[in-house]
Amino acid sequence: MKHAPFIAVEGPIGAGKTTLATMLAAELELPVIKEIVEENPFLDKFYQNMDDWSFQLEMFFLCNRYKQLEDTVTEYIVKGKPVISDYHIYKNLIFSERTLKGTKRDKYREIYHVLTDDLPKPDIILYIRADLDTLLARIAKRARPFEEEISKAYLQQLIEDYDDAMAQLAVREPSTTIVTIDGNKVDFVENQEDYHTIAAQLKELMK
Ligand SMILES: Nc1ncnc2c1ncn2[C@@H]1O[C@H](COP(=O)(O)OP(=O)(O)O)[C@@H](O)[C@H]1O
Ligand SMILES: Nc1nc2c(ncn2[C@H]2C[C@H](O)[C@@H](COP(=O)(O)O)O2)c(=O)[nH]1
Repeated sequence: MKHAPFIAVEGPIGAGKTTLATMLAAELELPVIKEIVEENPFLDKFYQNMDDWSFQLEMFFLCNRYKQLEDTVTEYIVKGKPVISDYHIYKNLIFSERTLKGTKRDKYREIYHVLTDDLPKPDIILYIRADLDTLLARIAKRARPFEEEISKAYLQQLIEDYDDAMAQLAVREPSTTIVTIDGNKVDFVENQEDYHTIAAQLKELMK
């Protein structure tokens, strides 16, 4: 790779993004950017009533991620330093296209593009796919009270939305390398060999 890579770990809720990004950052001595979850004042309300709270929630995520991405650019990317993030800013659109409707969706889409179109996109995406049962088990393991409200239908829809989004990104951003990890079979937490295979693949891509 000609320049220091900007790496993102992606996948639906509970796939293991933060876990994998943290493990890789520790091993490769990379700064890690993690999304703001616990401090989000709208998540709890959103899971109780999606129609009422989706716009506030999506805007909160967008503003936070925009700020983090701006900081990532100035602190790392323009200085030629590699960095790993536990999300891709495109995640905003994956969720908002599902949770928003009508004019709010149109307005949000426009704001998203105004804010993000000129910002750097990741060079490498590690995309963790996992099926509904795996995600439900991991969400339960994480035990965030507000996530008890997540419906199976919503989660299943997000799994499909993620697959579609990654396929679209592969076409629209051909300079981005997408590595798909089968999160049902590959267990980078319990199985050292699985983890080392992913780490070795990433090191190779970073050369
Ligand atoms: N491969 C795995 N095997 C077992 N548990 C996992 C695995 N990946 C993640 N976990 C656990 O599942 C939960 C969700 O992982 P997390 O990294 O927070 O997911 P995400 O950031 O994608 O939402 C955490 O409790 C984490 O320890
Ligand atoms: N509606 C949205 N929800 C989002 C978004 N980003 C994250 N989330 C939710 C999903 C989880 O409950 C929690 C943490 O996300 P992880 O993917 O790290 O598990 O926040 C979003 O953009 N819109």
